[in-house]
Amino acid sequence: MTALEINDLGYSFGAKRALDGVSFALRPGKFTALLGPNGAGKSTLFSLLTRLFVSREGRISVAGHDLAREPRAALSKIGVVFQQPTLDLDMSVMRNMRYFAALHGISGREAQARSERALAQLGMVERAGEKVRDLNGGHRRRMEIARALIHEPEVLLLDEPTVGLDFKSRQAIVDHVHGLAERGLTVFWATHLVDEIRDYDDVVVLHRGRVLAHRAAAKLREGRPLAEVFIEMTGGEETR
Ligand SMILES: Nc1ncnc2c1ncn2[C@@H]1O[C@H](COP(=O)(O)OP(=O)(O)OP(=O)(O)O)[C@@H](O)[C@H]1O
Repeated sequence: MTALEINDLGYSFGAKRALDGVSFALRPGKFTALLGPNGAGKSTLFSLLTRLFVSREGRISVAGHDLAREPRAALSKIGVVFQQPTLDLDMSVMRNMRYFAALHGISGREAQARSERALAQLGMVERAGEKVRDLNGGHRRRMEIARALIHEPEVLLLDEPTVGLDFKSRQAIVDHVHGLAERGLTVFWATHLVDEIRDYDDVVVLHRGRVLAHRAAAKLREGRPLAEVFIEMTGGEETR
């Protein structure tokens, strides 16, 4: 069973075709990058995967659950980190975690244990008592990723999670999330930054709402810089 499977998915904003005939399946326990220039349709796809938008065209299945027919079962298997941060700045890291655990019906010792486990996976345990407001941007992002793991999902979706961060913070997050995939989590990471992608990652190239390629990064670039191949495939333009 694949962790996430998308079949013939389409979506339009009025006359604007944002996604068209999108089909692919993620390999379990892999870091898959969704690589596309601005306007390619990455956020639209994430909105459909998280049911912020609903489409009548095509099918999405998460861990064997059809998202349209069994939304609760399917969504319970997904962890999401949106592009825009959604943290309560005046709560401590641990309180944020436990609050989010409660939203998933997890409380008491179980909430504490899961929070500690998730924070440990992102190297954030020693920050547990700090107010989110006092954290730098990179640590806030790591906290959000930890929070998205609290219900132990099978698939972690991240929509351009390193936007606005400096190089070092970006690298730390990229390293941590690759580590999660190495421990068996299926990761789907939207980006337009090729330096976040490693040769052994899978890549889905999205352009003008269509999938242009889906293969291992090493195979996609065939010895050339990935940036060069990406620009060649997409024309290097934004598509808004
Ligand atoms: N609410 C909307 N109304 C009309 N068109 C929209 C709307 N949202 C997105 N679009 C269009 O749909 C297409 C896909 O946009 P989307 O935001 O999904 O791309 P993206 O790959 O996520 O880009 P970015 O990297 O800038 O977030 C673009 O052409 C965009 O202009």
